[in-house]
Amino acid sequence: MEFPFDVDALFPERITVLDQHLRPPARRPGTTTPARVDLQQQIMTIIDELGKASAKAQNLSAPITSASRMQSNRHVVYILKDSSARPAGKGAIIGFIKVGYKKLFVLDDREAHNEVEPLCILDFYIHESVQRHGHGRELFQYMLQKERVEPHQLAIDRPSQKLLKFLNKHYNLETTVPQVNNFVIFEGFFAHQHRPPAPSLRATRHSRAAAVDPTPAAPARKLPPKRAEGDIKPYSSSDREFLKVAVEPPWPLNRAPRRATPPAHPPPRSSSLGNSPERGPLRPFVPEQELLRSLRLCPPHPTARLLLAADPGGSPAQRRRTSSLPRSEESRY
Ligand SMILES: CC(=O)SCCNC(=O)CCNC(=O)[C@H](O)C(C)(C)COP(=O)(O)OP(=O)(O)OC[C@H]1O[C@@H](n2cnc3c(N)ncnc32)[C@H](O)[C@@H]1OP(=O)(O)O
Repeated sequence: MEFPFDVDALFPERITVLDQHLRPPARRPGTTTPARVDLQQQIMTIIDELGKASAKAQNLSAPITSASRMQSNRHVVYILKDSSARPAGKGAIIGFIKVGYKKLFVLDDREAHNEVEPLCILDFYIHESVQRHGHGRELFQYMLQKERVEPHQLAIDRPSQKLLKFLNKHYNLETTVPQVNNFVIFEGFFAHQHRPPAPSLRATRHSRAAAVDPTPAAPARKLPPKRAEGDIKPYSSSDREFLKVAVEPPWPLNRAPRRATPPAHPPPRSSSLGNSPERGPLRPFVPEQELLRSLRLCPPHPTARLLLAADPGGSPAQRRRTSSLPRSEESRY
């Protein structure tokens, strides 16, 4: 990925680490130093372009990585440059990985809820022209060392199939612990965790939720002391949440009823990867017909009653206004 400015001079090291301040790294001695504000503008351009390319590669409707999102979050981005390719002496960018700590509520293999704050893989992209050349591994490995985490301690925000294969190949991560949110965690995540006593068979989901373990080993960060259950929001926000058009209620209101038999057309899923959520179209959480039925059951407001009396079917224009997205986009959510 090339830019109209000197990427090689901007990023002296092969891998550059940037936080929310997007501070330009110190330049090599002897290189001319443009105004700091210009350098930061160049960094912002690189992050914006990488974010757009990553979104395109993942078929997302909007980038989840941008300079402005970096500035408003405590995320860290690792950028890999290719100094060997110096078209017109300017260097090129190969890709990036974005990570950040997030407070999550994750289920362990006994379906008990755990409040944890693991390092999460939020976005990861290697330019199409050099994928499968080992650059992803180089970047990932560097990030693991810098962040001092083991691969099984990570939570991954809606991994793509390519990323799942990557994790399987390079880090032997295969068996996932099923979750109700968009994050994927792997076997071993809870490995050194202090386990609460097994809940009795009669324990309800409600009482199991109270068995939040305050001292998980996976997160590198210390968690606050155990809170009363009422203080805990039982959902975990993904960085990709803003891509949804519908406002989904928090867990457990968004849970689909458990099926005794598999649905007629289960979503495509790799059998070796368990039941973890998969990147793919986010589906509406209430079937349209069900929503319409429940709306019909609501007693109409007096003004609405007047309008309904005047136009019982509602005008086509009104009906159209309920959906402003093109069909293709609409079907992804
Ligand atoms: C939380 C998230 O960020 S999810 C989004 C992840 N990003 C994407 O899906 C964007 C598109 N893909 C990419 O940018 C890259 O393929 C990455 C970042 C997933 C991996 O980077 P790469 O430099 O290609 O990885 P690297 O060369 O180190 O490892 C290659 C391995 O990754 C996996 N992989 C990479 N590309 C593919 C692919 N097209 N199909 C299947 N597996 C793939 C395979 O396991 C591959 O090994 P193989 O070639 O022996 O089959």
